[in-house]
Amino acid sequence: MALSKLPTETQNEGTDHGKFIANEQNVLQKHVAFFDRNHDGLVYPWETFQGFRAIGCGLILSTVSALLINLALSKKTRPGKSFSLLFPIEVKNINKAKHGSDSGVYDSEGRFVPSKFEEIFSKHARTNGNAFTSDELMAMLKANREPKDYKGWVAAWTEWKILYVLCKDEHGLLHKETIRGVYDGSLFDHMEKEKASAKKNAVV
Ligand code: HEM
Ligand SMILES: [Ca+2]
Repeated sequence: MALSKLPTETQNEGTDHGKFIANEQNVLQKHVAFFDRNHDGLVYPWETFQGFRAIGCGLILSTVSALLINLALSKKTRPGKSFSLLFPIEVKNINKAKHGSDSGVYDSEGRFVPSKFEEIFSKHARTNGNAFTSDELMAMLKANREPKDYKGWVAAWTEWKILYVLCKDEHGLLHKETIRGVYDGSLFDHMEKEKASAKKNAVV
C-alpha cells in the first residue's frame, strides 16, 4: 500500500476550492462547522459570537460563550502549534477538544455512537421516553460525572443547559429529534433559518 495517502492523514482534510468540508464520519466536525461562518476550517471568537447570534442568543450569552469557548478550545485543537492571540479553533481537530463527564455519544474520533444516543433516553428519559424534562436532564448530567472532573462537569452542564433553554417545548420538554440535530449540527441551520424568517415576517 502506498504510504503517501494514509486514511488517517486525509480523512479530516476535506476542502472544495479552499472551503473546508466537514468529514462525514466525524459528526463533531459538523456540530462545530456551523460556527465556521466563512468555511475556512477555523472558528474565530467573532465567528462563535456570530453563530450564537444567528441562532437567537442574546448579546451577553453570545459574548461570554464566544470568549470562553475559544479560550478553552483553541490550544487543544492546535497540537504542536504555538499560542495564537486570535484564539482560532481548528475544526479538523475538534475531537481533541472533547472533555470528560460527557454522554459518550461522540466517541474519541468525534463519531456519532447510535447505541450511546439510544442509551441516554432509555436510562434517563423516564417520563416520556423520547424527551427529557429539566429534572431528568440534570439527573443525566449527574450520572455522567466523573469524580473531581470539575471542568468536565461545568462544560457538560453548560452545553446541555443552553440547549435546554433554547430548544425546550412549551411543556418544558427537550425532544429526541432536537438532540439528534444538535449532534450533527443540523439543528443550528434550522434555528438560523427560523430566526431569519421570524425577522422577515416582523418587518413585513
Ligand atoms: C448554542 C451552541 C451550542 C450548543 C447548544 C451545544 C451543545 C452541545 C451538546 C448538547 C453537546 C453534547 C455533550 C454530550 O454528549 O454530553 C456538545 C458537545 C460538544 N460541543 Fe457543543 N454546543 C454549542 C456550540 C459549540 C461550539 C461553538 C463549539 C466549538 C466551536 C462546540 C464544541 C463542542 C465539543 C468539542 C463537544 C464534544 C464534547 C464531548 O463530547 O466531550 N459546541 N455541544
Ligand atoms: Ca472561519
